[in-house]
Amino acid sequence: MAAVVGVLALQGSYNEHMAALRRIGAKGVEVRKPEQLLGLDSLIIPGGESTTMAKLADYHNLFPALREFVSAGKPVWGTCAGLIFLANKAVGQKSGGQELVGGLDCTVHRNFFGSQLQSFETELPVPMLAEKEGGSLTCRGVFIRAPAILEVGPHVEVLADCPVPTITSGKGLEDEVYSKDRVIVAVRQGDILATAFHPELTSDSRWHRLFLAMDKDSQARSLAALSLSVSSSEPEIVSKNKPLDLPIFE
Ligand SMILES: NC(=O)CC[C@H](N)C(=O)O
Repeated sequence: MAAVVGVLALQGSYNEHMAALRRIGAKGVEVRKPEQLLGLDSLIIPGGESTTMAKLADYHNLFPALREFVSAGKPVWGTCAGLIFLANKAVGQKSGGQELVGGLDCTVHRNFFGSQLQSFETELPVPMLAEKEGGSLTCRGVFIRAPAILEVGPHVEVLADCPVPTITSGKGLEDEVYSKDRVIVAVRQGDILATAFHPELTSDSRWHRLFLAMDKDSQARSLAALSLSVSSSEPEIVSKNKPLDLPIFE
């Protein structure tokens, strides 16, 4: 039986996450209303524009259900704006701030790497991803007006960091923030995964596979807690040669 993953579909790159899930034989379900979270075991919060996404989430009364989902310990992966959503604290916000879902013990800077024009791609060393999912020791990091994580709590595992580009480095606003050489761009805290970049825009499926493995582990734990036997069904892996259904960077 294929895994079913919820994808918050208010705004941003949710179609790309749905396509990335299809490429590895998992089923994505678009989530726009609180009741659509019921019965789901895991959720991806995509990148986009976090203020707009927060306004839409508020309009649909999604915040309480999203917080409940996270605090129930169900696997949640935030990419870019999704990472901002999951952070306990965000800086660099528009005046008045914005509502966050929270749960991830970190401070995130919303537009750390600058404006849309300072978007960039880089090869990121990701030893944990290579260890768990095989393949290259690096992954392609697509950073689009990207946030960065400035501080993490003691239970947060840092999965990737990245040098601060010189264009950002030393740039005024919050001196102690920009004086760092490197910033954190991928973390895991228990069943929460967060990346400041966009794996769904690349052909590297390892982040989505890692998230599915988290989902599977969490379901196995729930079943074990209920003293039920766990089925060994694996999600069907679709051939790598399958034509891609949305444009991505190869
Ligand atoms: N690509 C992205 O998701 C960018 C997020 C953006 N920095 C924000 O504040 O929402």
